[in-house]
Amino acid sequence: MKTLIQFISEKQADFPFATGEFTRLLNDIGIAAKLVNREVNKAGLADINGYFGQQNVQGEDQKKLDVFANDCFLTAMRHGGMVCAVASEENDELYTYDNAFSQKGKYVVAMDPLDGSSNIEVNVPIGTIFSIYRRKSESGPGTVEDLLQPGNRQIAAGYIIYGSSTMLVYTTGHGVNGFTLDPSVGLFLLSHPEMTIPEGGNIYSINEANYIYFHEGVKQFIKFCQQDDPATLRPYTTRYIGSLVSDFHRNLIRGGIYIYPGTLKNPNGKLRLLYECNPIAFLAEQAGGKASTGYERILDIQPESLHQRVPFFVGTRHMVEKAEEFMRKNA
Ligand SMILES: O=P(O)(O)OC[C@H]1O[C@](O)(COP(=O)(O)O)[C@@H](O)[C@@H]1O
Ligand SMILES: [Mg+2]
Ligand SMILES: [Mg+2]
Repeated sequence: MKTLIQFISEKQADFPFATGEFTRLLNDIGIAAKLVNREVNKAGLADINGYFGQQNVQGEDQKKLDVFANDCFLTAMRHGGMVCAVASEENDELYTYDNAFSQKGKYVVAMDPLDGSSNIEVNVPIGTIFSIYRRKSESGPGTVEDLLQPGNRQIAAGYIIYGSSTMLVYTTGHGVNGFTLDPSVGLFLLSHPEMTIPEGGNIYSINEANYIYFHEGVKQFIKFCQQDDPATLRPYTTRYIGSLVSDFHRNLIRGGIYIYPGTLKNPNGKLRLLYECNPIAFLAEQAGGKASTGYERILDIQPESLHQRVPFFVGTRHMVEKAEEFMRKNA
């Protein structure tokens, strides 16, 4: 089986001006993922469950594992020297490196170090999400402008899922590939080449507890999913894990749609454009699926701030298009 680094080195041929720096960056991300994986696996034993005692810019109480994961990725990318700035869910401001080595780095990263934090203590799969861009600024510490690029400028995106097995799934705009961590050798091995979202999906994934605040278009799409019509695999079934990475990963393999809509209470929904929606949208499109706000393509949105939220509809193409149809009809 091919290792992650063997695979990337091989794919480097796809990029005429490749210098190996991107390979090193993905390797740095892989190293941090293994460290986080080790803590996640023994979460019940190590003093890593529970709250850290601080709030992040979103007003969420940070979990110890949120902070641990954040430190792991920031440190691994510092040592690698390929990255000059990071936008992280766990840092209010842009994180820049003060060492000259990193300031020469030509990449910037947006990341959700620990996704699905509400599931940490209950042993439900959680993840890490990352999105990589080339910097726009010349040199020195990276800038906010370097991060506020539309998602269609991403050069790579991916996630790590810490579940029954630990996987790293990523794209560089040449399809989607998945690697499973073999703990006995500590290597990510190519286990899911050229992943595509099945067209015949029949899963819808949304937190229906918010139903009364849903937009009429969302309510009508849910009704559509629940109608009896075997010819179109309906009624669909519903699954909601409450970790974006896990809900998306399931739909990537089985087919389906995940929705975190804007509501009457939160018109922009909950999920963050830079380090949740853009990377997952890039993967979805590269796997033959679709991602939108219900109206607009996620990857074409011009970001305005590091932690901005957007409504998110992602998954099997025809299911997202059907949901968009209901949104437009009820706009
Ligand atoms: O509990 P809710 O409102 O359904 O929200 C669940 C969503 O929130 C998230 O946990 C937000 O991500 P974080 O855990 O990284 O803050 C998503 O993973 C998940 O899909
Ligand atoms: Mg998240
Ligand atoms: Mg998070």
